[in-house]
Parts: sequence; structure tokens; C-alpha cells
Amino acid sequence: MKRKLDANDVPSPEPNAGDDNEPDFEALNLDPRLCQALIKEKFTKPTLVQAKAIPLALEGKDILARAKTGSGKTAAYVLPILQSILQKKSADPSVKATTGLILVPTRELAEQVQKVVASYTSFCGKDVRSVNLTQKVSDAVQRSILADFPDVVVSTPSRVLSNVNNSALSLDKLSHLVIDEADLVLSYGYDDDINTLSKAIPRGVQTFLMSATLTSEVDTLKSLFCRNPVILKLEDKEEKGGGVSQFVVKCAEDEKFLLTYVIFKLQLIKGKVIIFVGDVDRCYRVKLFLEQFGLKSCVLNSELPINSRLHVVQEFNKGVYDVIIAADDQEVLGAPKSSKKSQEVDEEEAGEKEEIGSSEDEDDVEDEGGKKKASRPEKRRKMTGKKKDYGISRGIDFQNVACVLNFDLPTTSKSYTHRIGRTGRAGKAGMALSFVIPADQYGKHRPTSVPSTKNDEKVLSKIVKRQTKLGHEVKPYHFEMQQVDAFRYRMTDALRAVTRLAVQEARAREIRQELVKSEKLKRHFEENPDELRQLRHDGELRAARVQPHLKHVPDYLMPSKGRKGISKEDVGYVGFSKTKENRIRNARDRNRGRGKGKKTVGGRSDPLKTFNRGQSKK
Ligand SMILES: Nc1ncnc2c1ncn2[C@@H]1O[C@H](COP(=O)(O)OP(=O)(O)OP(=O)(O)O)[C@@H](O)[C@H]1O
Repeated sequence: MKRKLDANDVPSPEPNAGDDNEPDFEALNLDPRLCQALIKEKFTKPTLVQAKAIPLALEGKDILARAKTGSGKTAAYVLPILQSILQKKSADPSVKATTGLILVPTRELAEQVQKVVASYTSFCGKDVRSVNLTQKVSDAVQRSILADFPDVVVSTPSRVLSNVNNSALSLDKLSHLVIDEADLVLSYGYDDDINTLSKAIPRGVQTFLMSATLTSEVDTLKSLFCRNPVILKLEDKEEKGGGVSQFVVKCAEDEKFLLTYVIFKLQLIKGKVIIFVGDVDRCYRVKLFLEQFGLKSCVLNSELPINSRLHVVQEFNKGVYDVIIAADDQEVLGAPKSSKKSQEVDEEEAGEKEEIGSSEDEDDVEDEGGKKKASRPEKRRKMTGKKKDYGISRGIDFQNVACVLNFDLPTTSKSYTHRIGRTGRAGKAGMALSFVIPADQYGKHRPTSVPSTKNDEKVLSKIVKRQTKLGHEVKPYHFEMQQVDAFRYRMTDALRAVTRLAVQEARAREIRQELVKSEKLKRHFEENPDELRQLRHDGELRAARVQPHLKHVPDYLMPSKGRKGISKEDVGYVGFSKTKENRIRNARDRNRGRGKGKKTVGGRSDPLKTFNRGQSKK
């Protein structure tokens, strides 16, 4: 099998490439300890938002930055804040105060930003300390950490407020405030917390509002926190076209599985892939389906506990998995505009879901420059209590993603924009491929049908409109369906093994495994080892019948022109060439006088052709 591209093979970042007028990091005169950290990160040049925002921030200006997702906004505020802290410390090392507060909408993002702060301070010794308030520690522990005045606090608004209210955290000495993902913070139901915080924060604090879009929420935050901010509306070069190549394939419902099989098994896409699906069950269905062909993947959905989600993203970023299957339900599931009743049900049953509104609303909201007034959804859905901190893929830094595969199209053009923003980050190239179900095909193959795809064509036209406005092209991706059809039998065979029960089992198994890993239950399991053994055993049970023969692609299935026969080279094709293995196989076959289309594969008998009842029972 051909070696897959790994993170190191993805083109190295070219932030700000081509614009020689922009400063490099040296020109920013950052503290040598920060420069060392940048070298360690292998960041050579600042991205556009960093190049613009850092010098202004170092002058003490408030910043309101709109820059596309993945453009490096985190470093754009973290570096100047750290620089200022280091400067103050070198003037007076005895100063101890929390001077930086970074607010984010979710715990995942808090964890991620905390990691970024930790990496940039890795050469600062004990001079700069930071804490993530969303970590699960006891109140007493958190109180003692805060009593030591960490320089930077990263948190969701609600966590900050509860620590301010119980006097564990003092904001009196605050000099820098960041609201990251500013367009999301209010829609996550933090309105009251933010209002209260705006009163608790001293006047004159330098404020950074960082956002992928400029919405009315950002405007509200601006009037609450900023003093005449510099507004940066950055049109990165890649945002105008280059970054992400976008393709769509119109296909029938079961053909999504067929094409996915072909894409992965023939390695039409190389590198790391995020597959977005419509709901949690679908995550496991696609995962089990891929497993049938020996393809490993991991899943990410809001059902998994936060620590597991963070772990999954870390594993994916480290390259343990090349494929992550995400049920992006926070983004995807919006309440149908016409159905008040179902909206209410949604609110009660799925409090954690982001309120999306109709796609028309979203389109208006994303418009900026004051040309169009944002038309907000009539009613904002609030997320309450624990559900507030539930995660979303937005803002999560999946690294070196070569392709976003919209297995199920999202229901809004905004969600689409966020999803495809997971690839093509920091100047790298990326590809987005979306499956679209034509209206006349919807509901035709019940086992593989999902309700969210009912209006795919309408959503697609909105996506195309929005992307065209941004100067991006969404092109059709052509598969030679006749060639692909040769794989249909195997796809059907694999799908048959992925029964509804198997999906439920896989979902339950994952939760059982999380129980086993749970820190909280550790003590309980120490006292009840039998329960742990039972859970482990259950967790190991296979959820779907595995068919080993499906792992191999016999040569007779390969199109006569090789993989090129499957898709046209000029569209969406992400580097594919014959694998070494196939060349060896073919050479062997030639030597033995066996051509393609025979019953043998590399000298071994093909299990599909020698299939008998006895084997099927295995
Ligand atoms: N100067 C740089 N050179 C190369 N890579 C960079 C640079 N700055 C940041 N990156 C990398 O780019 C990726 C995206 O950065 P970051 O998460 O800060 O983007 P973002 O704009 O905040 O995105 P989002 O809106 O999705 O949160 C990260 O993996 C980060 O390590």
C-alpha cells in the first residue's frame, strides 16, 4: 500500500507569503524568549492578521480583527499580551497580578488557547504563568491556583464570573482582555455574564475582539468593551480563492458510501481528512463502514465527554489517525424556520445546540461593511448550565487537514464556511469535497438516508452564492460512475454488515470505554474490579461483523486506466499515482503470464472468487 502523506508532507506554511512589505517576526522586536518559542514552533513569518495586529497591539491600541478561520488569530493577541507582561516583569519582577483575561465560548477552545499560551511561554520559566479556568478541578484547588495570581487566565465567561463572584479571582489589575470567537460568545448564551463582566472590568483595559465574521454581536461587544478600536478586516490572499479548492459531487444516498470507499481505498485523497456527517449515529455508521475495508478512523461528537473530545483531536493532530469523523451537530442542526413546534422541541431536547436560524438569516448576518443590516433570527436560543460549554468544531485547530469531506452537506452556508475552514489553514492548501443529494434522490435509499440532506440542492445554491461572493469557485467533481460501479457489490456487502444494531452497539461501546477511562470512576473501579473487567470486556466486543476479504482491492476491480479511470485528473484530484505495491503485483503477474481480470491477486487466490459457505460463517 502506498505511503500516505503525513503532516510533514503537507506543504509548509507560507503565511503572508509574497507580501514583502509585511514585517517578519524579527521586525516585531518581541522578547527573545518569545522569539525562541516561535522558532520552536517553526513559525518563520507572521500571518497577515499577526503582521497587522501585533504592532498595533504593542502600541496599546484596542483591536477588532476579522480574519478568516485558521489565519492565526490566537498568536495575534497572545504574543503582544505576553510581550507586555514580560516587559512589566523585567521592570519589576516582584509584580504579581492577573493582567490578561482571554474569554472563549467553549471549554475545548479554552484548552486549545491555554496550550498556545503555554507553548509561547515555554522559554519564560516562571515569569509568566497561565491557567485555564474551565479545567475540572475542585473549587479549593482552583481558588489556590488563582490566589497565586496567574498572569493570564483563559476561560469561558461563566467560569470567570463565578470565580469573580466568590472572590477567588480579582480583575482589578487587568490590563488586557481578549474575546476570541467574538461572534459566537453571545450566541452561546453568555449575554448576562458578558454584561456583568463589562461592569467588573476596569476602564482602560486594552481589548482584543477576534472574530471570523463581523456580526451585530461583535458590534455589541465593541460598544461594551472597546475604546476606539482599530478595525482590521483582513482579506487574506487565500481567502480570495487559492486556499481551499472546493468540489461537489451530486450522487444518490448509498453512493456516498460507494464513493467514500473508492476515495479512501484507492487513495484519491492523500493526507488527513475530516469527514463531516449529519448526526451521531452517522459517525459510527461511517466509521464501521470504513472498518470493513480495514480503514481506521476516530469519531468526534458532542456525546463524548470533553476530555475524550480533546484527546481525539490531539490524536488526530499527532497523526495517530488520518481520518476523523465529526458529527458537527452544533453547527448543522438548525430549527426549521416554519416549524415553531419543532423549534420548541429542539430547544428543550437539544439545549446545547448552536442556534443557527435559517440560512437566509446567516447569509445576511455574515454580510459586513455596513451595506446590509443583519437580520437576526426572531428568537435567540440560549444554552443553559452545563450545556453552554459543549463543543463545536468551530475554532478547534485540526492541524494539517488535507481535505474536508462533507459526507452530509450542512444545512447552512455559514456552517459550510466553518467546516471548510478546517482545511487550508495558515496558508496551506486544502480541499473540500461535498456530497449533495439531488431532490429527486432524497429518501430513495432508506438505510442510508438522513433527514438533514432533504434540501441539499437549495443549500448548495446558497453555498455557491456565498462562495462566489467571496471569489471562490465550487466546481463539480466528476467520478466515472461506470468504473466506480465495479465496487458497488463490495460497498453493499460492507453496508449490510453495518446494521442499525451494530451502530447502536458501537455508540454504546464508545461510552463504555469512556467510563473505563473516567478519572471520577477510578476509585469505584478499584473497589469493584469485576465491574471494570466486565466493562472492558464489553468494550472489546466488535460491533459489526468484520469481513477480512473486503480489506483488499482485487486487481480485477481496478479500472483499466488505473485510478485515473475513476476521476478526471483536472478536477479535484489530489495527487494519485499507482502504488509501489501494485507495480510489484503487476510485474509478478506479468512474469507469471497472468493478466488483469484473472482470479488471482499477486499469486494468491482471490478470496472473493473462492468464496464458499464455510468461509461466510467465520
Ligand atoms: N505565523 C505562523 N506560521 C505558521 N503557522 C502558524 C502561524 N501562526 C499560526 N499558525 C498555525 O496556524 C493554525 C491556525 O491558527 P489559529 O488557531 O490561531 O487560527 P485562528 O484564526 O484562531 O482560527 P479559528 O478561527 O479557527 O480559531 C495553527 O495550527 C497555528 O499553529
